Amino acid sequence: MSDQTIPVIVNGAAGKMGKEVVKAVSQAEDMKLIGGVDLNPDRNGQDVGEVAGCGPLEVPILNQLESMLAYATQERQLGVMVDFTHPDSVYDNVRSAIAYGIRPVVGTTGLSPQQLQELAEFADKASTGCLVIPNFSIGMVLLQQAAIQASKYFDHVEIIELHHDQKADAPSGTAIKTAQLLGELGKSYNPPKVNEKEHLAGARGASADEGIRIHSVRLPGLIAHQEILFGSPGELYTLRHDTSDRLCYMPGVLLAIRKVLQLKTLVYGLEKIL
Ligand SMILES: NC(=O)C1=CN([C@@H]2O[C@H](COP(=O)(O)OP(=O)(O)OC[C@H]3O[C@@H](n4cnc5c(N)ncnc54)[C@H](OP(=O)(O)O)[C@@H]3O)[C@@H](O)[C@H]2O)C=CC1
Ligand SMILES: O=C(O)C1=N[C@H](C(=O)O)C[C@H](O)C1
Repeated sequence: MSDQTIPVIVNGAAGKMGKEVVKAVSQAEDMKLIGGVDLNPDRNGQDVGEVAGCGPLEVPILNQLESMLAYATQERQLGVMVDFTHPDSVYDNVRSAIAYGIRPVVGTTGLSPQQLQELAEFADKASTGCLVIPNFSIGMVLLQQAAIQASKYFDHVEIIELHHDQKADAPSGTAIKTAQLLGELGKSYNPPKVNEKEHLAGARGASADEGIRIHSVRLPGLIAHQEILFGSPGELYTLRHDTSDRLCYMPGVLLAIRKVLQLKTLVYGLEKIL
């Protein structure tokens, strides 16, 4: 194996996304999977490839992120931590990785704007690249770009995001990012037409940037889906993205692992590195 291969840790290695990342990284010629991290004590010491279902890779899962980060610093090349864990732990995980000089590629959603700001300052001070990507699929970037075009002509827009029922956070990181992208265009949306009253709290969804509403659906049978509905008198323009397999995120994850090594600050969004 070349000396130039990128050492990669997968945090959340036994999760739905973590397993896909283990498979993708272990097949990438310019990367070297050096470890997985997962909190479940039953997984400690297990082979990360066996857990991911791709056969033994002779790479262990540990329960302790700090031990794995310390191990990664022994590598000759700069290391990367890919994080697909939980909204409650992602902030601390990223801080720890940066403290060890390991570059974070963060797929986990649920970071608050304040947490994101703090992590950006922390990465800046350490001159360490960090990528926070709420959605790694190319199709979603294209959907967002189409929405930016449409928003020049439509003043009314609402977002519906639909996910599997194991999802911990709502609204999705993708829907929040989509609303931010539309909100950055210097206009506000959905001027009120009537004096509206919600008879059931939440009926009109969450209020995001510049008056944009986000509605979250959680059901078994779904993976990850988003609709952006633009309305104007006499017409409705709908943009929709559907995930049918988590494989769709892997090209974006591998790209982010390569790109994060060239950065010295935190960058938020896949569109910024394409
Ligand atoms: N950016 C993107 O493109 C995408 C982002 N996501 C996001 O990624 C995150 C994970 O999603 P998903 O894989 O579906 O979730 P899963 O629940 O399937 O996987 C999360 C894994 O992380 C483990 N875990 C939880 N906390 C920690 C921690 N502190 N340290 C190490 N491991 C931990 C869990 O272990 P245990 O089960 O034992 O608790 C589990 O194995 C979510 O925030 C989701 O929104 C998902 C898909 C795409
Ligand atoms: O939890 C998921 O599954 C997903 N989470 C991300 C989000 O919150 O936007 C990305 C994608 O929607 C899948």
